[in-house]
Amino acid sequence: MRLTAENLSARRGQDLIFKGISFNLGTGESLVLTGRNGSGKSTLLRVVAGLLHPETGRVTWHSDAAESGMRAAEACHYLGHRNAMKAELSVFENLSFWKEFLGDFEGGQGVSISEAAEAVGLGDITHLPFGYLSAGQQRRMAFAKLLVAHRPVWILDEPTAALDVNAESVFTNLIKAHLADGGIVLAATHQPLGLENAKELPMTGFTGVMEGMW
Ligand SMILES: Nc1ncnc2c1ncn2[C@@H]1O[C@H](COP(=O)(O)OP(=O)(O)OP(=O)(O)O)[C@@H](O)[C@H]1O
Repeated sequence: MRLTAENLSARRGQDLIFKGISFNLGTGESLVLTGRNGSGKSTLLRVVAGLLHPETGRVTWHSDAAESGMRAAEACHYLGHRNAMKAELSVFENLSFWKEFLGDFEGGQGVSISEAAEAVGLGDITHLPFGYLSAGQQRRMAFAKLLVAHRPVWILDEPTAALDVNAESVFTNLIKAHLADGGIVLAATHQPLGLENAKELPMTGFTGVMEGMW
């Protein structure tokens, strides 16, 4: 399995945010995006997840089962800054929705709702409305979404924001387990995630610079 980005550039409004970004990630590999606020980390993650069109370049997914040069987005889970859960629905209902909506990608199977909640340390509160949970508990449950449906690629934007030390290590262990299972991880973070063998992509950004100037 391989995730390939070739010569990506992206625009937000009139500004080109980055250009010429290429990378190749294989089974068990991770790439951590670093850089100051506004340098384009979230923009790049959204391009890879298929939520934004790149200005140039493409992101493709290769595996024995995939058609050649398949769009990578279908192989990706995306955990953005927001948790993508309905406050008035219970945790169980939210996770059930995502499990059914996403389904499993080839080559793996998601775990049950209760197993996913247990894995993030919150097995006993799935009956509560999502909106009742603390900020850190909400983030943990958003992470549980990654576990209920199988996707080989995890795209994580500041996954450990609002988390206590225990949750950080829970997330790190879940990410390591995903990599050990042959998954791929692409993460933007200001805090080290504790992934020993991660590659780093420092983002410098072209924020505020018009295309004609560079
Ligand atoms: N819709 C938009 N229109 C114009 N500019 C935008 C738009 N969305 C984002 N930007 C700009 O794009 C740049 C990159 O933003 P992005 O969110 O990718 O940065 P980031 O590196 O993830 O930052 P942070 O570390 O603060 O999360 C920023 O300067 C931002 O103001």
